[in-house]
Amino acid sequence: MAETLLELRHLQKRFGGLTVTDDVSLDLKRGEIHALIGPNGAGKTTLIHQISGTLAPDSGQILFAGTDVTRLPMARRARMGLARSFQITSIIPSFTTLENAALAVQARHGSSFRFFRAAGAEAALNDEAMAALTEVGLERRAATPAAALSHGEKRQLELAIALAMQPRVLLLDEPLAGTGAEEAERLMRILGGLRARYAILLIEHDMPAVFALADRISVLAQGRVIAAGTPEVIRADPAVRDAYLGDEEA
Ligand SMILES: Nc1ncnc2c1ncn2[C@@H]1O[C@H](COP(=O)(O)OP(=O)(O)OP(=O)(O)O)[C@@H](O)[C@H]1O
Repeated sequence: MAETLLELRHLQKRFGGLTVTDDVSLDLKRGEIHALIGPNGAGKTTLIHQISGTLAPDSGQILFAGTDVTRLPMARRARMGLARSFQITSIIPSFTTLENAALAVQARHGSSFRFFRAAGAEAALNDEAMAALTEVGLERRAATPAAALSHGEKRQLELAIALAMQPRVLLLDEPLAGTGAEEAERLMRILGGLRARYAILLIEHDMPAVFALADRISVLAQGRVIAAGTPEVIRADPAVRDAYLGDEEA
């Protein structure tokens, strides 16, 4: 049985009178892609914020590899191996692809790098950064300024930046957003390749991609999990169709 790396227990979050997370329980195992889908405003992003630590739930628990992290700050969770992919805005355009990844490696090591001699530290940083770029197929773009990358390559770099944190859990908020068909296919291949070594919680609006990639899918509507299971189970669920039809009508 694969190790459960992330477990949400009865999470609850309200904004004034609006319940955006309503008794959400779900888990994520090593080696799986668990997709979180749902109509606009269902509460997917606020859930990711609570898992990564930018937003505190009102009640409920978040366990990472069995440890209660509900009240831990984001940086502590990230160091434990809970990485969120950052949006393209966190990429520094004038830095090369390698330098962008190296910054993330440096952030992970914090002050420990001061004990290395400067040249050795730089080589070690670059080696780790290069390994992250290789995992996402960007190694040949290492010396290219990030500004010159295509949109899809920038999304790959975002992934590399998350991987440079050496995470166990990856929280990905719409990694295919804004990509063309060819770029989306490449990113899907990359995500499929990462599956074995990580546990991936994936928010994605591209339904064909979700159904092709996910091992399990949880469907959120108005803050609640209304269905959870394999893609086959979700596809056949009438409540899921209702939730999406409702959204389209709106
Ligand atoms: N800081 C906030 N204060 C008040 N309401 C908020 C806040 N953040 C989000 N909301 C509301 O919470 C609900 C859930 O929003 P959320 O962004 O999590 O949905 P989502 O499923 O990620 O939607 P989308 O697919 O459009 O990104 C929405 O009704 C939104 O307006």
